[in-house]
Amino acid sequence: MSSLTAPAWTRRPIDVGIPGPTPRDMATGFWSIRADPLSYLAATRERYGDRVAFPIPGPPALLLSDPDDVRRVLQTSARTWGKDTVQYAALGRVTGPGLLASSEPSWIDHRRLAAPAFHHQRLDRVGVHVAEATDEALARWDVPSPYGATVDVARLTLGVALDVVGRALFSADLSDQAHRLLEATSAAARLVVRLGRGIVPVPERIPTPLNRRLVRTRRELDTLCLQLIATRRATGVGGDGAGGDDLLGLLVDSGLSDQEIRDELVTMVIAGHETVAAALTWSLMLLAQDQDAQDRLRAEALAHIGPVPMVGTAQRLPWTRAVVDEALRLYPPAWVISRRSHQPDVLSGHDVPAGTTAIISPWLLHRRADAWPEPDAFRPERFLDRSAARSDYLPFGAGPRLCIGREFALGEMTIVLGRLLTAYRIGLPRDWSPPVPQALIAVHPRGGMPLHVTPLGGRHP
Ligand code: HEM
Repeated sequence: MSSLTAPAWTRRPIDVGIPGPTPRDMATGFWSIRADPLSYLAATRERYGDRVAFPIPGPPALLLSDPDDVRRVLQTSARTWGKDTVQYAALGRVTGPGLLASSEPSWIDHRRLAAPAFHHQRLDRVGVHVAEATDEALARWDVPSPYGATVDVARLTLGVALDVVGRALFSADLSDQAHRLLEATSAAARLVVRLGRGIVPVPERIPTPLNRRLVRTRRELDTLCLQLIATRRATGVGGDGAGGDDLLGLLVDSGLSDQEIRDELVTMVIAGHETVAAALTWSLMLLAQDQDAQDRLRAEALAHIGPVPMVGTAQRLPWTRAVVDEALRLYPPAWVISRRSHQPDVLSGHDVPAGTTAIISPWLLHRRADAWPEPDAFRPERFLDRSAARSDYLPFGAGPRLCIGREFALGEMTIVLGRLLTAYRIGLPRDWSPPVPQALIAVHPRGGMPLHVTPLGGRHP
């Protein structure tokens, strides 16, 4: 019996000549891995270098921080490395085999079908949704004093990002069902994170309270999605029977089954809102710490009153875009990307067997001192004269599985920051200390992001 088909517990770790912690180290480090995976990964790389093997039964799990290895796994040898990993299996419990969690061959057809939703012309229409969602959220924002107050900006960014993804999926006319679907999807994603933090992985068929809650939430998600799809099939967005101009309409017209559309809707909600919200929250923190950078962004936004660009942000709003790029470098929401090899491969001269797991952490790559001078400093100007397309800069992944929502997210962030910072000044509260980054589906500040917010009294563009 090959080592891949033997039961996991009977397999010995396969030695591929790469250093790493012993099983005993792993057992003693268990609580730190659970409590703070980002610090654990950083300390592990610090100790063992750019290639680390974790001792698991059978083919190894490798933490890869060398840009050449990363390029090989995600780009040049991408067909060898699929998504059947623990990370995507957990996510798949909510999304099903949607775009994010699926592997070839189904992935490629779905990617082709979803791509038109992210074409430039459509994205420019999403820009209008972003502006409206931001303005409405700011109008509701409860900043009690004209002299400012300390508020949790993470709540604002999460609300805006969820609203934007809802409008892009279900059009501006968001029904009560669509709202419930957005909420249920977020709740399911949080449950998946909690399940992943269990001491031992509990199979889905065992009715633990968490498993039961996940099953209930998923059932609710299924019902809501199928109702929305049925309504859209029957009436279309404008009541004319055609699918309509949003992502749901595009999927309904694409020939996918209801179940496949359900999986893509849930995938887009999960992939498209927490990531953007987290990136915006960290951007605001960095700008609160650097008032000059904030003033420059505000001046740029005021100089561009008019249509809101979703595409080509680097050319039209270079400073704002540099701020966004730098925030995504320091706080990449997608802190880990995983792959599993379908066949043997060679990584920097090391033969690795089929079944090897590759763990790639943008969090580690983005803080390499050899690639990024003063890696912990917020310096947007480093992106003014340097391309963001580098294999040691991966906020949106790389290769064929590059984030399909990259332009969407960059455009959205640019618009939200411009509108927010022309209406408010953001500063640090008294006795402030930076919140601890917490690695959930995205990297969020533990306990939210209280910042001091002062209305500027003027109108935003
Ligand atoms: C700052 C915001 C975002 C970040 C940091 C981000 C990050 C990523 C990363 C790293 C991947 C690749 C994962 C991998 O290779 O395993 C990815 C894939 C994906 N993202 Fe995003 N994303 C963001 C926003 C969005 C938005 C707004 C949407 C949709 C509205 C979206 C939808 C997707 C989808 C569907 C995939 C899977 C693509 C495929 O495999 O074909 N993302 N994202």
